[in-house]
Amino acid sequence: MTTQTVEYVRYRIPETRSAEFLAAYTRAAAQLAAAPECVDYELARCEEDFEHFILRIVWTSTEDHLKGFRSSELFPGFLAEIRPYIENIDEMRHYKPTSVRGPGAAVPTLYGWAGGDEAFSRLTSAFYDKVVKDDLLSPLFADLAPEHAEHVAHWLGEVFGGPATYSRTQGGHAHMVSMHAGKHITEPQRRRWVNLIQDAADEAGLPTDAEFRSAFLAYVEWGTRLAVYFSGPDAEPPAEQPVPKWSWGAMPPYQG
Ligand code: HEM
Repeated sequence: MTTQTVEYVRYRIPETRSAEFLAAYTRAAAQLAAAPECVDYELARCEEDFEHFILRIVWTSTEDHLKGFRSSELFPGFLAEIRPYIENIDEMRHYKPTSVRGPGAAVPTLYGWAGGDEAFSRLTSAFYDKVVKDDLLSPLFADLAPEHAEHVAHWLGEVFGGPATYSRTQGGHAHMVSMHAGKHITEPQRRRWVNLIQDAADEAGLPTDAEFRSAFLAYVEWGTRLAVYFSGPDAEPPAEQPVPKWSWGAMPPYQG
């Protein structure tokens, strides 16, 4: 379970003081932005009742907030800004996030953007057609099972936000990673894998927009580097972890 904690501070600020309150918090936010104990923060104002504000701060842990930030050299500057409003606080407490959390559907998944199961099947089928003819990769895949391409399509679909077909039918992250054990994948082989899957993405008609392709490639870089590590002699056995979920990263989908 995460050690992160969410602090909520609820304020009731008379309308006449709201402008100076917001200005004070704008200055105080500089101390939060500089604090290594602070993950992120947001001050929201109630739409139905303008006098209500809620400050939400995610801290790396409650202890980091109380013992770290409050003893740090940033705290006096923060406190000086917000001290005039302490008497307006209705609630100030830490909350532990539960497992009930997740994204909504406002932003499409990479899986959906790519075209779903059919797109990933086209991708891996084009990819392994190339792999078996490739001078560097074909020796690794000499005993390629006919269902391999489909399994990798299910894996990729799940990583990019589609149904959990790989986990349900094959196993979780540890199972997938263990398929690379002892293969001694070299850096030139990894690079070739990266190049061929991009060629296959073109051939299979996956979207070519900058946002999709940069997120796709980010996962491919990450995944292939893990495959190299877990195929090598120094690999620790993989821990049982959930299948990674890849999202858009810094650039959300362009919906013009
Ligand atoms: C993002 C990167 C990668 C992904 C998502 C991936 C995915 C997978 C999956 C899902 C399997 C298991 C298939 C099954 O359950 O039947 C597998 C096996 C395998 N992968 Fe990867 N892989 C990646 C990188 C690599 C790289 C870089 C290489 C080599 C250059 C490689 C070589 C292999 C081999 C040789 C197997 C075993 C095939 C067999 O004998 O059935 N993989 N991979």
